[in-house]
Amino acid sequence: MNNSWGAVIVAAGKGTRMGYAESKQFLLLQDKPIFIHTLEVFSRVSRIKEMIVVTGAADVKRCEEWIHKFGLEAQVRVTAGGSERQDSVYAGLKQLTSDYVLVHDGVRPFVTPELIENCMEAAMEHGAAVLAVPVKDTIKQVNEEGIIMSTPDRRSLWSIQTPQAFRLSALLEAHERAMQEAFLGTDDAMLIERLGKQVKVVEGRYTNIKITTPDDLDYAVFMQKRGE
Ligand SMILES: Nc1ccn([C@@H]2O[C@H](COP(=O)(O)OP(=O)(O)OP(=O)(O)O)[C@@H](O)[C@H]2O)c(=O)n1
Ligand SMILES: C[C@](O)(CO)[C@H](O)COP(=O)(O)O
Repeated sequence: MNNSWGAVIVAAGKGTRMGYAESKQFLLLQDKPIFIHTLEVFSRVSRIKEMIVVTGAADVKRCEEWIHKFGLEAQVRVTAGGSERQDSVYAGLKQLTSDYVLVHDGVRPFVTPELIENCMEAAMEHGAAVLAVPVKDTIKQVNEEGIIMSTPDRRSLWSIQTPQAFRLSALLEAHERAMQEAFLGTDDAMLIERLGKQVKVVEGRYTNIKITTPDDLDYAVFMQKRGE
C-alpha cells in the first residue's frame, strides 16, 4: 500500500460570524493573509506532495496571486468551493491523486508541522485521525427554553480541530454517500463515523484555534506577536 499525502485547505467561507466585509481568510496577520500563514506551515511538511486551496469562485484569481507572491505556486493549486464547507472539501478532494489526505481549515494558522505529522502517523495506523483537545469547561445540554437537560461526563468530551486525516478513497466515498443521503456534517470525521468506521483522536494544542469571531482575531494578533 502506498503512502503518498495530499492536503485540502478550505478557504471558501464567508466569515459571517466575524462580521467583516472581507472574508476572514484574506485578513492580514502582520504582512500576510491568514490562509497564507496556514499554507506556509503545511509547506514545511515534506511528505505532503500536493496541496489544494479551495476558495470562493470569485476569489480564485486573487488567491493565486497571493500564493505566487509568497512563492508557494510550485506546491499549491487553487480551485473553487461551494456554499457549505462540506461542498468545498469535496471540490478539493476531487483534485487530488494521493493515497491519503489531510483536510484543514484555512483559518487555523497556528497548527504546527509536528501536529500535522502526528495526525498523519495516526491515520496511517488507524485509517483516520483528527486533532482534538479535551474540553476545559463543564458542558451542559440545554433545551430550547434554556433549561439544562443533562451534564455529560467531561472526561469523554473533546473539542475537535483540524487537520483531519483519511485515506483519500475512503473520504471520497464518505462524501458521496453523505451527498446521496442529503447529510450535512460540520466536520469530515462525521462522514466517516456514520459509515461505522473508526477515527482516532490525536491530542492537539489549545493554540490551534479556528479564527471564527473578532475575539479570535485579537488572540491571533497576540499569538503572532509572541512568535507562535
Ligand atoms: N462554504 C464554505 C464554508 C466554509 N469553508 C471554510 O471552512 C473553514 C471553517 O469554516 P468557518 O469557520 O465556519 O468559516 P466561515 O464559513 O467562513 O464562517 P461563518 O460560518 O462564520 O460564515 C474556513 O476555513 C472556511 O473558509 C469553506 O471552504 N467553504
Ligand atoms: C471542522 C471544524 O473546524 C472542527 O472543529 C469545525 O467543525 C468547522 O465548523 P464550522 O461550523 O465551519 O465553524
